[in-house]
Amino acid sequence: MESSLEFSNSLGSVSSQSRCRTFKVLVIGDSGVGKTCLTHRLCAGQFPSRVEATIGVDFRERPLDVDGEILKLQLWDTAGQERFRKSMVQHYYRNVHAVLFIYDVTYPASFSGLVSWIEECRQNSVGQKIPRFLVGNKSDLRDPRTTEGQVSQAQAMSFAKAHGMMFFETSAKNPPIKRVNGQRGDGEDSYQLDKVEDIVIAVGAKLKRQKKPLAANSVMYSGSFKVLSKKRADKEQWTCC
Ligand SMILES: Nc1nc2c(ncn2[C@@H]2O[C@H](COP(=O)(O)OP(=O)(O)OP(=O)(O)O)[C@@H](O)[C@H]2O)c(=O)[nH]1
Repeated sequence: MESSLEFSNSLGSVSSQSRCRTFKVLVIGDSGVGKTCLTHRLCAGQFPSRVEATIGVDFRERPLDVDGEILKLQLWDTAGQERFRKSMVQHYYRNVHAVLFIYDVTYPASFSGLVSWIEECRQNSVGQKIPRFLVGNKSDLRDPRTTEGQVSQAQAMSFAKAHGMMFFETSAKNPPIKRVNGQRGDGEDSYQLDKVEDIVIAVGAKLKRQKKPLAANSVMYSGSFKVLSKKRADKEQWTCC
């Protein structure tokens, strides 16, 4: 048996109506950059009222309709603090389908710290073929009067380009809103779209093109998550949604 860890999580139960592809999306970055808040926003559409430092990993799930196919994004919100990661690290990286690298736009050290997260990926065999996304969080805290003590978008864009990442800047707390022209059923000629949603859509679009169906040794159960032995997991390639 390769491993048989069981973690608790806060997800609701998974109904067994239909089967869909599940993708493991790892969320990494320094402690305090907002990984937990962002994954909350991505999955529940809300900024959590209270958060504590993540210990080990938390799981959140986001179903997504991409061109008529329902994909399930399984977001692994990992601890940024070294002392809360320790022996778990190899499990984070196993069978990852996409990685979100998060930094705080008002804390340049968290941007500089990205190189060590990239290195950790490399050490855990997460190659360039795995889609990577760079997300600058806490844009609501940007001070428009100065550039000091902040990570500029130009800087981040050039970093993203150099590392083959797609770049987003947003706020888990007050996400910027963009106006989209178009017709809705209710007759409005324009509507507002949460920019955080763009991240989910971009991840989903990238993953839908992947041939490999899902994380080979991870299966979501009601209220718990198991890292199974490779042998058993190969038989369980599809989950229900
Ligand atoms: N203003 C603002 N505050 C945020 C935002 N996102 C997170 N925060 C705050 O930043 C702090 C840290 O957020 P977390 O989501 O716990 O950070 P984390 O990266 O998960 O931290 P670890 O679990 O230690 O790795 C909390 O006080 C949040 O309320 C944001 O977009 N804007």
